[in-house]
Amino acid sequence: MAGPSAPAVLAKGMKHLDLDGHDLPPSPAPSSPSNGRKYALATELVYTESGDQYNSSSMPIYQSATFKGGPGQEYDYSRSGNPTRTHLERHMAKIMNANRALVVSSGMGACDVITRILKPGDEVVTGDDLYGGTNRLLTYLKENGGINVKHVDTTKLDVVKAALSSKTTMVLLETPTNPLIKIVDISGISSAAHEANTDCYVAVDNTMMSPYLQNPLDLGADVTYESGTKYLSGHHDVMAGIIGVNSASLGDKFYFMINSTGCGLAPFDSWLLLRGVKTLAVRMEKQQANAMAIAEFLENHGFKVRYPGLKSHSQYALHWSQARGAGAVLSFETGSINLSERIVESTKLFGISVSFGCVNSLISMPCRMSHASIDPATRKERALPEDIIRLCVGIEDLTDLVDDLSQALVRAGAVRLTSEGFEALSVAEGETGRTTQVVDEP
Ligand SMILES: Cc1ncc(COP(=O)(O)O)c(C=O)c1O
Ligand SMILES: N[C@@H](CCSC[C@H](N)C(=O)O)C(=O)O
Repeated sequence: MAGPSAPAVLAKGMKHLDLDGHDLPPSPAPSSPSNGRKYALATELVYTESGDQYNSSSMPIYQSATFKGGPGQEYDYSRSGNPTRTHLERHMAKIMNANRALVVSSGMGACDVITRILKPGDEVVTGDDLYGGTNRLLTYLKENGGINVKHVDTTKLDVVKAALSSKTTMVLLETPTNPLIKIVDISGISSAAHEANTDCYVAVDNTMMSPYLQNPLDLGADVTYESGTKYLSGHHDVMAGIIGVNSASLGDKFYFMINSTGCGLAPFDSWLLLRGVKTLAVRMEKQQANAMAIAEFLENHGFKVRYPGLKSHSQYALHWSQARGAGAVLSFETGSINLSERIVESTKLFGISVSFGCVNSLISMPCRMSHASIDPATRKERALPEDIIRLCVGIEDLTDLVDDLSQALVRAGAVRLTSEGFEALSVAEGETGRTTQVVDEP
């Protein structure tokens, strides 16, 4: 009798290996091969199977508003559902560790869908450092929708606990926050919120991390959402928003809103997002390696830098207990609005632009740009430094980026030349470690 074939022998010895590849699951099914080992995220991101009749390698764009046929068919009208969008949603559910994902026309569209389940009299507890657009929508709901919105310091669990009550129907968090890069304890706050009200939904805006670095649903949140305009697509060529949930009833509620209001992502944009997300791992790895080097460069030259990759970040341990990386957004202060303006205007590779998560490096002054919709009095009340500069680091060559930033700091007059190179003016003036004291020149 012939002995076992070589592959059979191998298979016996290495049960964890899917030697013939037949166990590969179709994306978007949960991709745990039968050998029990789940694929790493970098693999999951790239692996999809369109199920297309011609075996197309890339999911086709079903650029069609309507689908012929009678009642009972899977698709009838693209507002209600479209095969390209469905494929993206199922792929994203896998990536987000969610039972269901829904994709809409922008990150704010996602936030709108989520907050539409609130009713007059409901209470929302949220942070005091939030993306300007989120703050704007919550302010609208407070002023026009009868929703009681409480902004508290979500970095302090006891402060959040004190704000929670049986009337709290939603807790809306960002971590790291935009633009102050504060870290929020997703697990601690989720437990406290559910204890205060078992029906309370904890929603986490995961835009600053992406599912590659953080999975809020695994940490106890009920909803994770993010702007697909940022890291997920990565090229600033599409607007998108994505929502992930584990609860089927919550997923149905959100789907109802999306179908009712018509904010589902269009077929071509769904295709663009699907294409972009495949390179998320390589982009993010390169972007955050560059960001880390730039954060160290600025800190070593005496600037007060906010970045969770730096050990000097006061919530470094908390961040790394819930995330797998630091992302590519950092902010720093100069002590002067005029100085910050001159720096921002003096870079070339760091383009002046809102947004982040793009392959290109960007520079901005949040108080003038992304967070300008928060009125100056509120910005002051929430200690948002007017001089703060936000950097979103891309995939360019690191030396080129450091050179670009160095020449901008020198040209702007933000540094003093020393025998070893240069140091921030604030260091020269003995102001290290200060919380921003904005000095406005006349
Ligand atoms: C943290 C955060 N959440 C949500 C959004 C909204 O996303 P979008 O611009 O795709 O509507 C943005 C930026 O716009 C953001 O920075
Ligand atoms: N004019 C826009 C500003 C978009 S900011 C985009 C992004 N979230 C960021 O933080 O840079 C608006 O008013 O919403």
